[in-house]
Amino acid sequence: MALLEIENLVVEFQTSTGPFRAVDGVSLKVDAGEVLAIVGESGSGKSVSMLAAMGLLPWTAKVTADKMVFDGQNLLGMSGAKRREIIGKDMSMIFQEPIASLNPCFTVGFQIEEVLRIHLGLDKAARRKRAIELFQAVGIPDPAERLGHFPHQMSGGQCQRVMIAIAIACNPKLLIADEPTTALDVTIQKQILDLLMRLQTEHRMGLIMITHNMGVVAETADRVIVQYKGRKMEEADVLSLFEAPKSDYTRALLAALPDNATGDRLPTIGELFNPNKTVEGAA
Ligand SMILES: Nc1ncnc2c1ncn2[C@@H]1O[C@H](COP(=O)(O)OP(=O)(O)OP(=O)(O)O)[C@@H](O)[C@H]1O
Repeated sequence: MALLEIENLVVEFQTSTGPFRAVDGVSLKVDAGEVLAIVGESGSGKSVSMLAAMGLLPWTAKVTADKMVFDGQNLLGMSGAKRREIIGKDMSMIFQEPIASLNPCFTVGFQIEEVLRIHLGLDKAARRKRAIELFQAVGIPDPAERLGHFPHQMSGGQCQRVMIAIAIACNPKLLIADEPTTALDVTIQKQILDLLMRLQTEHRMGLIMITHNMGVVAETADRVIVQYKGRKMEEADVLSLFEAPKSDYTRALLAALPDNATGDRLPTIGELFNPNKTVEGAA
């Protein structure tokens, strides 16, 4: 049984100009211990699909699906209270902007200890001990002292480590990482990716890696879903995707990688992919 299984997910936003379909019939599965990458350019509905699974979209979003099951539990029609027991505990998410994702009014120690209090019911001493262990696990130096810092006192990379510590605090079965390195500088990006992959292996977590970066896909994923304008263009294991991409859009994404540049400048995806042409391999 898959850890997360979604069939025919549709997300429509009510906007001032009428309904806007951000996700259009996406299906996916991820197993325990598996790394699934969802790749596609900005606006392709990667984040919205996963926010729908987490139940974190605003009221303006209408979410429908034929199936949305996590760890044997039907997420469709589940009460808010039941969902909040799962979210942040068994299924958690790391967001693109680490500093903006933390609450500026509370110390990072308070924020991680709240998760431990709410989901695991740990007492004060146990929370503190576990928070220190978690900061150590994600490579934050002087963890006991750092717990007393506010987000603005830490760098972007440190804040992302705090977000990761919060996300893994309850040993989730599934971690969704939404462009976890986008806001960080290049040297820190590699460290954060290595950290995520180490934690994923150690805890045998299912991991959904949302990214627009094919390099990240190649380094991390077992399986890949390529999304474009809210639709799934292709799904394949990582080797097949790079060696024999089936859809024109995937070929365009790969051809736009710096390593594949043949002239003075990189071609844009818009130059390489004509959405009006029939797309092979679409699901
Ligand atoms: N609350 C909202 N109301 C209306 N439209 C929205 C809302 N949230 C997202 N969208 C739209 O849904 C589409 C998909 O957005 P989404 O954030 O999932 O893209 P993405 O593929 O994750 O891209 P990025 O990498 O830039 O985050 C976009 O066109 C976005 O503008």
